[in-house]
Amino acid sequence: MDKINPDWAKDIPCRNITIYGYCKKEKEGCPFKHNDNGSATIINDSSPLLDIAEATTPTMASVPKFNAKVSASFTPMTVGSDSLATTVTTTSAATNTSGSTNVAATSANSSTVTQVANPAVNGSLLNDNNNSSNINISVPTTASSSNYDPFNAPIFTPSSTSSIHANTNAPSFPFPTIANSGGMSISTSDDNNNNMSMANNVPSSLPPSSIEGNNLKYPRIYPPPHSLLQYHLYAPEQPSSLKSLLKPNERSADQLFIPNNIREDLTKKNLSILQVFPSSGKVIPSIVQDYFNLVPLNFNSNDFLNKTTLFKVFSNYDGKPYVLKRLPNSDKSMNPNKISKVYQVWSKINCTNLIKFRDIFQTTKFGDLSICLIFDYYPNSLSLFDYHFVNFPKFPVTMDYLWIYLVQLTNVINSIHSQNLNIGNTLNWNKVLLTGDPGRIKLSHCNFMDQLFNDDIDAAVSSSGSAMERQQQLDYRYLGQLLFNLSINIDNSNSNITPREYRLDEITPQLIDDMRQIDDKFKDILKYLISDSEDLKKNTHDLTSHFYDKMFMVLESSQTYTEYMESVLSKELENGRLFRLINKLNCIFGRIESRIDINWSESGSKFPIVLFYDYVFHQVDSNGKPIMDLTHVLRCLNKLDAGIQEKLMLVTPDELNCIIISYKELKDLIESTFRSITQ
Ligand SMILES: Nc1ncnc2c1ncn2[C@@H]1O[C@H](COP(=O)(O)OP(=O)(O)OP(=O)(O)O)[C@@H](O)[C@H]1O
Repeated sequence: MDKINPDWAKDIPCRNITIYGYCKKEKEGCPFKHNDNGSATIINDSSPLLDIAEATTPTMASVPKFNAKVSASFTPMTVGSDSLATTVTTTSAATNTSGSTNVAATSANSSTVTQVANPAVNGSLLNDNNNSSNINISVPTTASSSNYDPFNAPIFTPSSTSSIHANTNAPSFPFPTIANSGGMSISTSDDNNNNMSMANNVPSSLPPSSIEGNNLKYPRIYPPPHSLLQYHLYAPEQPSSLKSLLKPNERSADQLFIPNNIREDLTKKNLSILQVFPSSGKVIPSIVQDYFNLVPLNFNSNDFLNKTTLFKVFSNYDGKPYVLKRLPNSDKSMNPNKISKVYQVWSKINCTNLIKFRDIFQTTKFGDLSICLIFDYYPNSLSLFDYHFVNFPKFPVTMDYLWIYLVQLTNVINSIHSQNLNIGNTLNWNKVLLTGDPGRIKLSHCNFMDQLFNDDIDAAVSSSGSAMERQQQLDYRYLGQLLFNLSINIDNSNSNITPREYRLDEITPQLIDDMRQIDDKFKDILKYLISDSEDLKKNTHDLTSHFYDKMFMVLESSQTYTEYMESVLSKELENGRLFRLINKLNCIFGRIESRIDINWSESGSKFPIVLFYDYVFHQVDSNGKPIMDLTHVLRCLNKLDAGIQEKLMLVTPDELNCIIISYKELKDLIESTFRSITQ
């Protein structure tokens, strides 16, 4: 110590502080600088940081030594707690000549800042560490907490969804207190205390929760918005003015792939399928029978657990998503035979316009004895009511929609009646779901309840004669009511007026005649459906005779749509294959070990791969300007994958050597190289 010149040392941060956070010799006269007061220090070349050994030998200061412990490249940064952002720049003579290392960080406490400050980097070490290029490490200067919080990190928060985060006082997710939940309890220490909401399923204005006072914070969206796919990041379609500039042989990227709207729609559906609810398992069980990952679909009710609830679930049996409909508080004395009878009868019906019923069981997982019904899941499907009158953008009801719905619902009635069953009052605009284009609908639910809670289930499901017939006749009237309600509210689907739902007994032939927005033929059908005359026995044969010509229209539109989708599908057909091929190429190309492998040199056997890679991806024009030609890439890769005999000439960049090789030979070469590295 006595060798140290105090004048020289007083400006140099003490190494003990850097390494241990304190200096035990500070009070005993350690001459180095101790009082940084937490502020970051900007140190330049003139104040090299030395290790103890060097510090004791001032003459060695001119020979700075690289020390991994204090090097910016090796030292993990601790982001300062509340101080303002300060920049620490590290530059050394060596880095000035062969590159530079810049670390921009938020202010850290003195111990962390000083240890990253100014590592003296020896030129030879720099090369040894492959640090000859520029390295910039920047930590967002706005971060003020040592724990990175992805939910609040502005860099990841898309502006379109930031409002979800913005209101920290927004009411949290309204689950009720569960007094009678049979052992279930809501813990205030739920693992997620970030404001989140279910992306697709929760209406924007939720009623205030009765348990808000308990500071319960349920996730309001999952996955969190910053991890949602940002659809706007995809290239929009080119404007037609630019498209017209294309030469006849040229295509824009959007012409080669699936149209944006279909891709976006399918991606959103996938997102809904994969959505999970980060439940602690206390309110919503994590596993129910063979089903797991329960995500509530309709939880805009305060009395969530005492009402019929719908969940999206995954089956442990086949891994597919399903909908679990829970009927709470079922009768403990309910005969299991009754449940299995309902299943046997209803699961037999296969109709494209009826959501398939898959399973039924009883469970106590919700704290009561619930009956659970399992149906196929159709992501992002909306009820007709929501589709035409609630959701934005609203799709106005048109005559085409009315005809297409009539045809499809007649199909459901036909399938169900042919099994000697009836639908019941679930044939309404809330239970008919629109699952896709063009106007594809499915009835989500039939009157299972009546049969489950009916004492004489056998009689109910197999009643022949008048009882079932009456019920079936009523189904036609429910169909008439549904179509009447849609027709009479045609104008409301263009405005903000809440549509009025008419009861069966309110619908009169006069009201039907008064509607100006629908054609006469449709009015006749409505009158036929609504009529409750004892003499008129309705059946599907009779009904369809009123609109058989419209069935051709539906068939036409459905076939046209199928053909269009097939053509879209064929555009994407090669993607998987090409992706695998590009993966293979990238796995073998550019590996570090190949740089010293003689086989990859100009005279080596693998050299054609290097040239082919450049030929496919790194084309340049006669002036050396890079050319991006996607069709060239696709054509070459397709030929390579097919392994055709066509030959191509691969030229070295200096144009002194060329190789003539066929795609077949290239394919074999790539295959064997890939196999050799995967073995
Ligand atoms: N099989 C399904 N696939 C996808 N989504 C569905 C399915 N069934 C229902 N949904 C969605 O859930 C919403 C609510 O459905 P539904 O009206 O049947 O439930 P509910 O409100 O519990 O009914 P209720 O209490 O009247 O029996 C529907 O509008 C639809 O968006």
